[in-house]
Amino acid sequence: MRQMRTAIGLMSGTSMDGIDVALLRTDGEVRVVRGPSMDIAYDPSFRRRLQAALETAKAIEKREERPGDLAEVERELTLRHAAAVQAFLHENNMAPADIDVVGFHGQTVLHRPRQALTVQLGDGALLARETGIPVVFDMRANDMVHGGQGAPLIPAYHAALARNLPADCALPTVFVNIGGISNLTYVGADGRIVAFDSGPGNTLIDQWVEAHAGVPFDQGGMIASEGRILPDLVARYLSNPFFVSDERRSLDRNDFTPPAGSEATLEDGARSLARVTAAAILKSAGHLPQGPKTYVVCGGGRLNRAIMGDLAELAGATGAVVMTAETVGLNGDSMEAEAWAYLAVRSLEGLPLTFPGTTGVRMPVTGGVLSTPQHR
Ligand SMILES: Nc1ncnc2c1ncn2[C@@H]1O[C@H](COP(=O)(O)OP(=O)(O)OP(=O)(O)O)[C@@H](O)[C@H]1O
Ligand SMILES: CC(=O)N[C@H]1[C@@H]2OC[C@@H](O2)[C@@H](O)[C@@H]1O[C@H](C)C(=O)O
Repeated sequence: MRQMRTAIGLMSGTSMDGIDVALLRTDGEVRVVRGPSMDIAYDPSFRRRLQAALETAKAIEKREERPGDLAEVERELTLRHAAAVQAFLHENNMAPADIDVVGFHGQTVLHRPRQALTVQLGDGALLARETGIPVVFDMRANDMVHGGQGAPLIPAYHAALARNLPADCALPTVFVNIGGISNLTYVGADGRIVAFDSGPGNTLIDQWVEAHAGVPFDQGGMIASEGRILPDLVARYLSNPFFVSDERRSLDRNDFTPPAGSEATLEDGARSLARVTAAAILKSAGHLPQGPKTYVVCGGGRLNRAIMGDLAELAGATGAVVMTAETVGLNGDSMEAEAWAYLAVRSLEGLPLTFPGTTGVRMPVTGGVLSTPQHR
């Protein structure tokens, strides 16, 4: 039997709203004991620096390049993660020596799977030095070396969680993560795992309300609740070639862009984009081996009532039930950070992080780079 390890996972997702921290005890296989978690929001000025970094990163041709101020942003981002680990340890009365490994995602600033190019800002060696804890980072790259799209990586963790779902959670179950981009993991009655990014999540909504109301997101879907669905606008997004492409697996944040300001009122835009998010999940689910019976929703989008209402309506029409992660005893905010803790332990064990059915990789492969601080 493999040893149980204590791991911290750190996720700074495509929404760029902050750092999620979560603790996990796991053997990297089926044994998973979830611990506390914490969110640390970025201040608006750092969020703007990250938004600008996405533009600067467009010039990158080789993944180690750091044009413009990207090296500086990477250092600041890493130091913010170190501070997040320290705050988390303090809050939970723990010391660095209590933690076996940190799984560090970093910040994706560029993702071009067709060019086998994915760039996450995040200096694992610096994080290891600052925290005094071994760090596993850069978990997407090896997948791409072996023909995968480098995303999504969370399915290996969903597969472990699926072993302990409550009995009323009928299979096939699909885990849906509605973050900046949405992705889904199908768990069949036969244990089969299939996963891919499913479409825009909150990014379009965030960009729309930020541009037209000066707020970072549509809290609770309040703005959308005042609007109506514009069918032509929704249809235009759903006609994106992504939804029918054979290579459809992973998305870059910039693959979908928000509508022009003249196309909708604030409320109608927010309402229509919420519909796009829900309908994109259902449209992508059409590529799964079988129709899902249950959707388990995690990520910030589950807090938008317009998205969740549409998802319940559209999935309900196929006979499926939609539940939040909390309904099945999980935490929809910390699941990605938990996944990075889980993947770090798998990386230490040399276990695969990705599979042909998740990223399109040629065979199951492990990944990640380990940086160990002195004195450990
Ligand atoms: N109370 C809320 N009401 C509505 N939407 C919310 C709420 N809280 C968060 N969100 C949305 O969720 C987003 C953050 O979601 P999450 O943290 O799951 O994404 P992420 O991890 O950054 O992205 P990804 O999973 O793509 O990497 C916010 O940008 C916002 O749009
Ligand atoms: C390249 C990259 O960072 N992709 C993210 C992004 O955010 C959601 C979706 O797109 C998913 O593919 C992935 O993150 C999740 C956590 C994953 O790899 O499973």
